[in-house]
Amino acid sequence: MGGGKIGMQSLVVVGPAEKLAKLREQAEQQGEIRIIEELDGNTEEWMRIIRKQEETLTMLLHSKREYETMLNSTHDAIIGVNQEGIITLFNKAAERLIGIDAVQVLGTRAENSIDNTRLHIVLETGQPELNQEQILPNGTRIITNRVPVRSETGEIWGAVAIFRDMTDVMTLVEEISDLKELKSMLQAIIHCSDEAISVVDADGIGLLINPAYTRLTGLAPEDVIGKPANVDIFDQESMHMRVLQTQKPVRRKPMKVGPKRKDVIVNITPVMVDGHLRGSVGVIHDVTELKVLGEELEKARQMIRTLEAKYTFEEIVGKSEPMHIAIEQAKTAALTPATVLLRGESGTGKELFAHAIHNESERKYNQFIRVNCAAIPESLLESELFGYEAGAFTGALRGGKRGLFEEASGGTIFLDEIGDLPNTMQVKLLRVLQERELVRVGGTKAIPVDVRIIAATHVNLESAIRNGSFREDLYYRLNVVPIHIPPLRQRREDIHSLVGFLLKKFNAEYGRNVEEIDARTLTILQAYHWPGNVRELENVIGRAMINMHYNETIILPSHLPSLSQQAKTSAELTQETQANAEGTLKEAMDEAEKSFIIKSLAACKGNRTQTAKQLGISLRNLYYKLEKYCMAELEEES
Ligand SMILES: Nc1ncnc2c1ncn2[C@@H]1O[C@H](COP(=O)(O)OP(=O)(O)OP(=O)(O)O)[C@@H](O)[C@H]1O
Repeated sequence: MGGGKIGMQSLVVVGPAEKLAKLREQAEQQGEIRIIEELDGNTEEWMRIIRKQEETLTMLLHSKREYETMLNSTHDAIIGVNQEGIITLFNKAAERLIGIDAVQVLGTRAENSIDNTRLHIVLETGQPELNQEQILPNGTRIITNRVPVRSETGEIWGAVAIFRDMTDVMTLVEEISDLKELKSMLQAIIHCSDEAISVVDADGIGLLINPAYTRLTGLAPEDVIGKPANVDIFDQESMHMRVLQTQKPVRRKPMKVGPKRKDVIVNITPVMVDGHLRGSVGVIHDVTELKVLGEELEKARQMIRTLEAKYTFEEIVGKSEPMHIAIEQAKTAALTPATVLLRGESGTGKELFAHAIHNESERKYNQFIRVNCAAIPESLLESELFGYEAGAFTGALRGGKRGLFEEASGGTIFLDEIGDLPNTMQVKLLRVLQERELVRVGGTKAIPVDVRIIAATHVNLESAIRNGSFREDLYYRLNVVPIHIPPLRQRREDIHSLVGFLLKKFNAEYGRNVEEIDARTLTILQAYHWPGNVRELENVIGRAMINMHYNETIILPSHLPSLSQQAKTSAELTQETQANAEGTLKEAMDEAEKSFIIKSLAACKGNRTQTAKQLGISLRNLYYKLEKYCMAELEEES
């Protein structure tokens, strides 16, 4: 019989004396049990002690369970060895990590059962080995602490290794360093972005802005970060707050921001993480530059289009008196906003004059649009000129379309062949001229128009009025500054300089080197009656150059065979006419009279009373002569 102590606990063992003696011996050898008392045969006392010892045993078992459960449920692997290096502890995590069951290694020497263990070395040295990295044979990367277990007196009782799998940790470390890298990259991107960026948290408190934001809004980080975004740069309800409340993004919202009220496009997106609102990110795109670029592009476009009005007065050849008058009238008209009506036969240069007037006017940097009223089908003319609203007719563009009048806004519209304008269009044009506004096809809204009108016609409008094909009221609206461009046969002295001009032009176009026109050829040209005017002269010279060999440099009569033939006929005719002396004199006198009247009219700026006075004839007589020489339509300059 005997009693003993394990740690702080007492243990009473009852049994046959022999067995007890053996147990005592073992216990004493292991140093675990110390005999503290011996009792005589007092049964009651024995029973009390036994009960007490049973309770203690139960508690011990309980503690052991707790201890085992704890050791087995920890994530860290634990291996313990006793003084002899025998494995006494091998928890579940150790089984998992090393891949060996505890029963296989418990009771064996650690260095025999576990590869690369250093527990026996720790036992030997008594030195702890902390935070040691090690790769297990199965490739698992671990970090381990090996420490000696000492008694209260410092004696080494054993050693313990506690280690854990670092694979997850290393993965986490790698992920964290990736995240750090990503964060630095994002910061760099945000920092050097030209888009103004701002970030707020879920409560609308400013978290981040970039330098572009400061440049655009004038707000420094200290004005924004940590401050509520309840009133923002737009002096309105904060867009960030709206996004946080609705949790819906704001896309492409045009706004004006900053002290300079710059035009911007705002995009704000809520930031959701796992379904939870974490804040919002705003990106503001400054479109001021784009707008300026757009405007410059538009200007460039307009200039290109203006270049379509390619001729200037310098390119109008003609020093003859009637041509000089027409050019001077056109130059004067160019400086006013007045409507110009160019009259003259086909090919006399009406379009050339229209270009030159536009290019001399203050509208020269804006559009010059030519509309050939005779060439556009009547069904299309109205929508082409005045545009149409959406859905005005089948096939109309969805957003409607601006008409040529709107396109020419700020510039000039050249209405060529106005004499061929259909009657219905004449009414509409009259309205534009009177009201300076138009209504698109299918629309109701009056759109103001700021367009200078130059009209041209080869038709005798006065007789068109008489036969009812042209409206008189429109005629008066158009006939503000009428300019009569004389036919070529009335200014034969211009033919030589026109030929020189055309030679240069075609030499450049065809890569030729034709220098002059033979005197006989010029006589033929001057004798011809030129029904097609300068356009016809252009064709004749062009054809002549094609007929010439490359080494020929002078245009001879043989280069214009058809014309030589006609000229001959007309020369013969002239000879015949010359036989009739009366007729020739009359013609010469008429020609002289007409040219004298034109000069006087030009000197008096078209004022008939003054012209009549200067000519010394009655006003009535002047009107008669103007009618006779088809100059009745010439009007006084305004
Ligand atoms: N005075 C001029 N100097 C140089 N070229 C001229 C002159 N007059 C006309 N031309 C040229 O003659 C051609 C016909 O001129 P333009 O088209 O201006 O005539 P138009 O009177 O408008 O003819 P249409 O009535 O048939 O439209 C053009 O190539 C033009 O450049």
